[in-house]
Amino acid sequence: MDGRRGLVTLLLVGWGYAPGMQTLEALEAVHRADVVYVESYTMPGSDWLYRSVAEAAGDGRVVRASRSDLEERSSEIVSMAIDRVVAVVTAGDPMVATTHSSLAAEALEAGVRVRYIPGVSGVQAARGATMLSFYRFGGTVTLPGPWRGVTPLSVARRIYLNLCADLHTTALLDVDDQGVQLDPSVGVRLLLRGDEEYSSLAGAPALLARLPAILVSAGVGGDHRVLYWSSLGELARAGVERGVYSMIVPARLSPVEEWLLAVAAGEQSPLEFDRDVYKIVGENCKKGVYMEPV
Ligand SMILES: C[S@@+](CC[C@H](N)C(=O)[O-])C[C@H]1O[C@@H](n2cnc3c(N)ncnc32)[C@H](O)[C@@H]1O
Repeated sequence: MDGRRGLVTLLLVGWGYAPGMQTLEALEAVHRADVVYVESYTMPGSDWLYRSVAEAAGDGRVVRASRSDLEERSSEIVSMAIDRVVAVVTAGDPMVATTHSSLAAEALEAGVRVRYIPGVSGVQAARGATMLSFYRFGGTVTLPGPWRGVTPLSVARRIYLNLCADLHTTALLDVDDQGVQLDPSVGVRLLLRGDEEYSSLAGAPALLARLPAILVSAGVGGDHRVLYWSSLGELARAGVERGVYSMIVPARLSPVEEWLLAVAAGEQSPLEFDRDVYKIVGENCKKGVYMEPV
């Protein structure tokens, strides 16, 4: 084996989801690297990122990287890491809801050592801000934007499957090529269309519009925004203030969760919602309605 192999390094660095959330490890990685790529395309509203990294690096080693730099031309970055320390910096955590594991796989295959430096994840902070039980989150989905030209049948099914396991669903919201996040109400309207199509194929009534919905935007200094609607149908019709959101479709909430969620949302009373819908979904789960992929 080449003597340098195993020493050369690709660093996948998490820069946190907001300024001020950088770990000492992340700062040290950026100082140590010969070249620093900064990608903003996986995180909406991350215009601050490039400047923050450039200020920390303090010289001209910082380069902006587009999606095609990291996905289509990834071999150029991997080749560079054969004789230099290359850092790829991401807002939030680089391994949460990104495609950077494929860059890591390509580097490992080329004999380049990969180091993962975790960052403060916006997705995890969003879940935390709702105060719902960490153990009750099931598979995560992304609500696609209309620009993808797809109707999200599999997202609807995943929400039902999570409900069958009595688990909450975290739905991330798509980001377009300009780094703009999908409007939550538009995403939910498309989801409900996906539910109509999916449910008719599964031979069951479409029920997602009756489930409650929580929108959450994790902020800084404990200033998180938690908003809830008694139904996804209502959220589809609502206008939502700008922000970077994730959506949570809760399974049946425990009394403690109902109370904590109300506190997190700054509301006087717990979320009102249609409790019967959980019963109907539960009966469908027992009949195996959601088992067949469509
Ligand atoms: C493609 S994912 C990348 C996540 C990132 N790697 C991380 O660790 O947070 C981007 C999505 O995560 C969610 N997200 C990121 N930051 C958030 C925040 N501060 N509050 C709520 N949701 C957030 C949003 O749904 C956003 O569209």
